[in-house]
Amino acid sequence: MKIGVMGAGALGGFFGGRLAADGHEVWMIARGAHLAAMKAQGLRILSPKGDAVLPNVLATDDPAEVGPCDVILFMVKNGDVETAAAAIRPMIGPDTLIVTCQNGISAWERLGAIVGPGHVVPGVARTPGEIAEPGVIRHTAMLDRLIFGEVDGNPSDRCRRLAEAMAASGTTPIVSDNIMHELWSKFVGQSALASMTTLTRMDIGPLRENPVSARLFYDATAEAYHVGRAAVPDLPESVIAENWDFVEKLPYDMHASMLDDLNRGKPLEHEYLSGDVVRLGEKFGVPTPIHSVLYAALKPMADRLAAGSA
Ligand SMILES: NC(=O)C1=CN([C@@H]2O[C@H](COP(=O)(O)OP(=O)(O)OC[C@H]3O[C@@H](n4cnc5c(N)ncnc54)[C@H](OP(=O)(O)O)[C@@H]3O)[C@@H](O)[C@H]2O)C=CC1
Ligand SMILES: CC(C)(CO)C(=O)C(=O)O
Repeated sequence: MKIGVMGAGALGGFFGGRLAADGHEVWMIARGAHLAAMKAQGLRILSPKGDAVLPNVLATDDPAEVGPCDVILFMVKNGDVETAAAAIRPMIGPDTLIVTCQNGISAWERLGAIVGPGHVVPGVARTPGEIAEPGVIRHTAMLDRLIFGEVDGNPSDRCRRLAEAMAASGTTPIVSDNIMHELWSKFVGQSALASMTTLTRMDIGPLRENPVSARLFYDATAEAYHVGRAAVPDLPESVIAENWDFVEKLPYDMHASMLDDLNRGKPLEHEYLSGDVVRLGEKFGVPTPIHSVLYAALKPMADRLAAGSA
């Protein structure tokens, strides 16, 4: 399979690297020091599920060099979705499947508006990772799930083929028949997790073991659920408990990728998490007192980082 990874960072480098190690033609689209390192030394994955060393990877910043792909793993941050979507046009053929992974609920539609909605299959990543240093991806827990599925819920050959290739490469693809529920379910939990860990600059462990912060964390999750329920009326209430269970099982010293972004001086995905909880709450008439505080408290730092001046 010919696979293009737009944004071969924490997630793209991880999933794309596994597929490359399994023999697929995988093109890593990246930039800056990470691209230079991949070109010079290849890619290394450090993972509790097994390390991988790929001394030679196909890496470029020029989608025209890549040409049409069978699959594009679209794995840039939310703030880069529009520019990256425009950039991948040379990689899109009539049958190219493009799978997303962004936290939040809007990336797949914003991408589809630029490349054509028929190419896009929304995805949800439950896979923690980071660029440890240029050319090196650190996968930080046993979780390596990429959940994706057609918007209409029907099975498709294109999703099945990608899932088979990913599973053979050693990661955990899940083809969902209700990807909207998956997207919203993650949004409900991730908006609380990202804002709580980023605002406090603390890992999940101390936040969930202190009863006062745990209460706030849980209530923020429940609040986001009520917004989700207004947008997607059949979103089951079990989403709250499922997300809390997920938080309780995460490693003690883990935090949201948004805190990594803060620590590296990178733009935050804040507007797509608590920001969207607040805006959607206003739209649907659902009160969001907790996310409003989390959002407002993080806003000055998020704006500074977005302007590149933190
Ligand atoms: N990391 C995690 O643990 C998880 C992340 N996610 C979601 O996945 C998405 C991706 O996150 P993550 O993998 O951490 O992101 P990373 O920043 O690690 O990787 C994205 C890479 O894409 C590069 N990039 C962006 N735009 C372009 C472009 N136009 N051309 C070439 N390269 C480009 C970035 O470069 P540069 O650094 O220069 O911007 C960066 O190297 C996010 O939306 C996040 O919410 C979901 C679950 C877990
Ligand atoms: C919590 C985690 C690491 C789980 O996949 C995540 O999705 C993120 O922080 O972006």
